[in-house]
Amino acid sequence: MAFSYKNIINSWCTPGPSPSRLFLGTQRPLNSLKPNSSPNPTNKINRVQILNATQHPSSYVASLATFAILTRSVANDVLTVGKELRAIADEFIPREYQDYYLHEMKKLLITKTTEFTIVIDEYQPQSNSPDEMFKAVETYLGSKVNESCVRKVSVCKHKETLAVRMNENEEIIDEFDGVQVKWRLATNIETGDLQSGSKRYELTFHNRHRFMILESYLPYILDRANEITACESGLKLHLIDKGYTEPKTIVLNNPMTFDTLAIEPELKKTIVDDLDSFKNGKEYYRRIGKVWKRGYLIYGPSGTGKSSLIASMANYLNYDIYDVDLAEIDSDSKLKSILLEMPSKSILVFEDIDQIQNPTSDDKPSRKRTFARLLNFMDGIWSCCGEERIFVFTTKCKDKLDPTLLRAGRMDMHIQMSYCTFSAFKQLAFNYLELQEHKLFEQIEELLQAVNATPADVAGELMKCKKDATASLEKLIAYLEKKTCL
Ligand SMILES: Nc1ncnc2c1ncn2[C@@H]1O[C@H](COP(=O)(O)OP(=O)(O)OP(=O)(O)O)[C@@H](O)[C@H]1O
Repeated sequence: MAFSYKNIINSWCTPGPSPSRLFLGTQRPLNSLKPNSSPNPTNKINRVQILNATQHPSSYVASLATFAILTRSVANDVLTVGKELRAIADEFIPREYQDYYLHEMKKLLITKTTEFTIVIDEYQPQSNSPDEMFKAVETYLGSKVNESCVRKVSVCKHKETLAVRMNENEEIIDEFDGVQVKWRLATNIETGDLQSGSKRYELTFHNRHRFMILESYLPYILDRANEITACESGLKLHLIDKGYTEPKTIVLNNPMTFDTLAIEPELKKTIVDDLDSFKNGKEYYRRIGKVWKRGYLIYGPSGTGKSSLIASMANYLNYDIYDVDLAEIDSDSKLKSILLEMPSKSILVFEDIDQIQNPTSDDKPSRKRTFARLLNFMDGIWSCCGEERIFVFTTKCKDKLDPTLLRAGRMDMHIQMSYCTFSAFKQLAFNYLELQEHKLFEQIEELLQAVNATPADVAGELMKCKKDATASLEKLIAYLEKKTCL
């Protein structure tokens, strides 16, 4: 081949095998974080490293901001490289070829970096715990691959739950804000830095979207992963109201359990035993020919812990709660479809049932009909659809309820939630102040016998001075003494 500057320039500009890459999360001091690009135009990798983000995902977001700045500096670097190319051209390239050289080099800088890849490794060097960003990506992509037919379902190392994950070397196309990105899962990466058998996600997208990816897409993945994790692990509360087409679902975040619920210990034991025998009663219900369901009526004044008891039941049984607002369900067909769609292992809650049963004159007459249909459902032919379901009705005034609702089979157990007793107070003092004994307890016991204070009232007082137990108890005493004067 004849000597030609054009040939030499073309050979410099032949695209290389690797796209530009960013490595997320390596452990280098912050002041050493700078793009590793070289003025040499044949350098094919812009390797930018950032400080390892700490364990919490939010710090990742902060790091990503740093990251974006660093990435911008890569772009600035390209300008610097442009100036250096001009200097090289002036020095080494004959004037008539300089424009061609610069044109080809510009093309190279633009076209060779059209693809940008972010690499997210499972482990950072010298770290035994999996990387937070890696875990978030794994969770997020797991939710994306569910529709595909052949899928590996594995016990996820980090979460100890069954989880659907990408297959090795599989690629997934995702779209965010109209931008397409490609994810690839690489395994057994041959890098001295990485632990053997560890995994790596590679995120590839068009170079021009990298700021958006760093500033919006990756933080979005962290948020989504948090949501997915909460949904996977948490109990759910489904709210069913007027516009019912599908229940609104939120994660049940009520930490109340039978350990923290402040009620008389004998009552607690009775309820827990009853739930146990229900949960383990599949064979029993089958043998006696009864539908596997149970109805509880929980009654008592406001603030005595009716909702807290329902949350404790859900947490204990690991059942989802369906909170049905009967007042808003104005047609029989709606009620039927709601009740038929309830899955097993669910608690259906109908609050303040007395208000449904005894509508005021302003209420629609259809409400009374809805209530009658509900009763029929509970022991009629409809009740045979679905099993392992618990019905909970609450009321502040048991006396106002129609006795037909209370009969056995509809309400298997009546639970009275009472004003705060001394033993309930001790539970609250332990919950809120970590106190088991105190010299002021005796005085509080006497006061609780003399006045009606709900556990909610007592809890409210105990929370006022969380850091000073004695001051908290004194506030409670002052509150109770004030009540005795009323
Ligand atoms: N028995 C209890 N044990 C522990 N905490 C309680 C108890 N009762 C009430 N509390 C506290 O008071 C708050 C309100 O109680 P909760 O909503 O369970 O009462 P409720 O009887 O359902 O009231 P309402 O009838 O007004 O809905 C709870 O979030 C909890 O912090």
